[in-house]
Amino acid sequence: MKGVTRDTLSLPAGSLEGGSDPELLSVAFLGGDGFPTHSSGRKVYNLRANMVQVMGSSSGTMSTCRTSTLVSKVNHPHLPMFRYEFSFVFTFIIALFTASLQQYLEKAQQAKAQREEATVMAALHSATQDMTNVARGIASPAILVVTHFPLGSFWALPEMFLASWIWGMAVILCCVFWFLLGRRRRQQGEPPLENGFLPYLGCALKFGANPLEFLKEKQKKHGHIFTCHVAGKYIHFLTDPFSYHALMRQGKHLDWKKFHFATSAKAFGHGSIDPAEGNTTENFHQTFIRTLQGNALDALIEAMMENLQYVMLQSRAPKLQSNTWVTEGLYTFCCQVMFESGFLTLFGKEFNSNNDKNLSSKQETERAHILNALENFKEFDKIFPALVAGLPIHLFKSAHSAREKLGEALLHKNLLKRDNLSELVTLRMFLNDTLSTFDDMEKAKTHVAVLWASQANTIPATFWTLFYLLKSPEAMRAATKEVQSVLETDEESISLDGKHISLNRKQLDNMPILDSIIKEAMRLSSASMTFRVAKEDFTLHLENDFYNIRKDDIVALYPQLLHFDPEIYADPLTFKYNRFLNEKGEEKTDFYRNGRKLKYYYMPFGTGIAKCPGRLFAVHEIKQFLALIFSYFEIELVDSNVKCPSLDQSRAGLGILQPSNDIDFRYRMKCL
Ligand code: HEM
Repeated sequence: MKGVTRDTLSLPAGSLEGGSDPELLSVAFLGGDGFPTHSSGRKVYNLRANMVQVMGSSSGTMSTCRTSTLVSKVNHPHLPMFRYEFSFVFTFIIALFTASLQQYLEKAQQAKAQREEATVMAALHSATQDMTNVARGIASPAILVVTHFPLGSFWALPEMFLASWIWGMAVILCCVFWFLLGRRRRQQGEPPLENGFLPYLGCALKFGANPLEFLKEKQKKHGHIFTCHVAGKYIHFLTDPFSYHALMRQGKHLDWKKFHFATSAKAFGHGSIDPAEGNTTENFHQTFIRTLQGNALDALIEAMMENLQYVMLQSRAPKLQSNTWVTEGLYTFCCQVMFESGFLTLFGKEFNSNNDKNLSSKQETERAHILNALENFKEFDKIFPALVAGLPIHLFKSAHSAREKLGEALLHKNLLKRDNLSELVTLRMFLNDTLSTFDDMEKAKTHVAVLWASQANTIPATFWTLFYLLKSPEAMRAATKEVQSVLETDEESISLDGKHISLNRKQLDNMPILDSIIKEAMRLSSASMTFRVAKEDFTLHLENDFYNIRKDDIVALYPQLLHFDPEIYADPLTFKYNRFLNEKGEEKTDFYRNGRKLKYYYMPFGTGIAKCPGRLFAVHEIKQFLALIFSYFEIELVDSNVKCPSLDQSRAGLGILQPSNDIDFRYRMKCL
């Protein structure tokens, strides 16, 4: 679906899966019993950052080798089979081989330093043993994976040592060929080129490990534009914010849809939504603008206000009784409240009438269904970066099943049983039925894409906003005061007698302090990326230079560079709640670099034609969430000195980053 996936797509290639432990990397080649097996008994698993472990179970030996090349994040508990991922295996082999060589040299050097001939011999002998183990460890899964051929008997032969070396040499030869013939060469007029050392992956692993640091380093080396080879693609990064405008102006040479279409189909599993391919004639971008902005936004805000209060108060009533503190993870809380309310707002409610006698039991069933959908959403979302990087979903069994279940819940026949569907979903159902040739499941999957787009960034953005507020008493005071004053001006009384607070769009628009707080929280946590694909060879004219770009290359912006630029934002890593307010307390729009006013200084929602169509709704939802929290609850961190969690980089390029760990907080109802 056009752009339902972000056009802020990172290519964290090698970033096979996100997860809770940012350090843990796990890659394996599975046999039928769930562990990597081979008749030689080799097993390969558990890669930690910068570390590769190769374990030979039959001999009981284990060698652990350092490598700086394998730095991707793979946190999946179930180790998938990469039988068809030749490129990955190829890289893996090289990494292991490099690692073993490095270890060999280190050991030899150590021994030499001691100047003891005997030790040298012993060290070399032991290192040779290690290399043998490594090489065998490499070759076994490689053969298993690439050929899927039962070569067990071969490995049982004493010649296995020799065979491992033959494999190693073959790999090295391939690398040499690739190095000589397969690498792209920079041509005249093209930006400086970074090919990276790995065939196919290029700089992907380094980029995926920490895009911001990687890009800063390359910017220092090459200047404001350079090309990186990342997972088979050539990406021209523009790092000078004064050039962003030039990129937007040259839209006729650049395509922003193709990439979205392909990625959406890949990640969500529907057929191509590119009208050129004939499955549908829907203009998705128009549908989104029409149903998420303008008059449609008022209805969304109204529904969200009601649903947030239902989820925060009614559905949590058992927890909130007796005025005692409830302790929870802040991310878990934001996730549940925003997902449940957002789901109800877009996809309506299951039950029909408020007078229904069994209303409360129906509400409970409905709630269970939505929480179940949330679990499926989380399971699927975990591997989203891997899908964007191009891995097939079949490698991730539980995520695949989660996506299918989400699809089933959003089948048209099920949606038709729900009340208060949003205009967005109603129109999309109509257009699916009239303009597309999709089957029922494919139609449902286009709704899964909408669900993902509406939640995946909003949840972490809500978390960061509330977290920074809890850490900054000054910001909390200013925000609470602003909300109170808007509610008082409109004589809105806060009570628990079932009458809900209502804040309409106009009231919410009149909250510049909350606006500034949300912007600042997103500036600190957003790592979106804007992509455009070259439709043909053309010359990219920037402010003072021009560069030749080849057809199918990607031109990309990485706004986090801008958001963390100390020239634009003084003390960029510090949360300043009033950073986006001017002296009059209104929205600040003048930001400077090198004394020049910037047009582009804040871009968590992307920019240009493909800018997020849901951005207004997103900011309103977060404001509503905060206004209700301030109105109904007392809230504090369990440990007021808790450190700010780090950003989980596995999602870099895809939007707002999640925290790498949850933070405990407590809340209780105010005595109203
Ligand atoms: C804090 C929350 C959000 C952030 C940071 C965010 C960010 C983004 C970004 C960066 C893009 C890609 C823009 C580009 O290509 O330049 C995007 C696209 C999109 N977003 Fe959001 N978004 C958020 C919330 C929402 C919500 C709440 C909705 C819907 C209810 C939504 C719906 C969409 C859709 C449908 C697209 C694809 C648009 C297209 O390509 O036609 N987003 N979003």
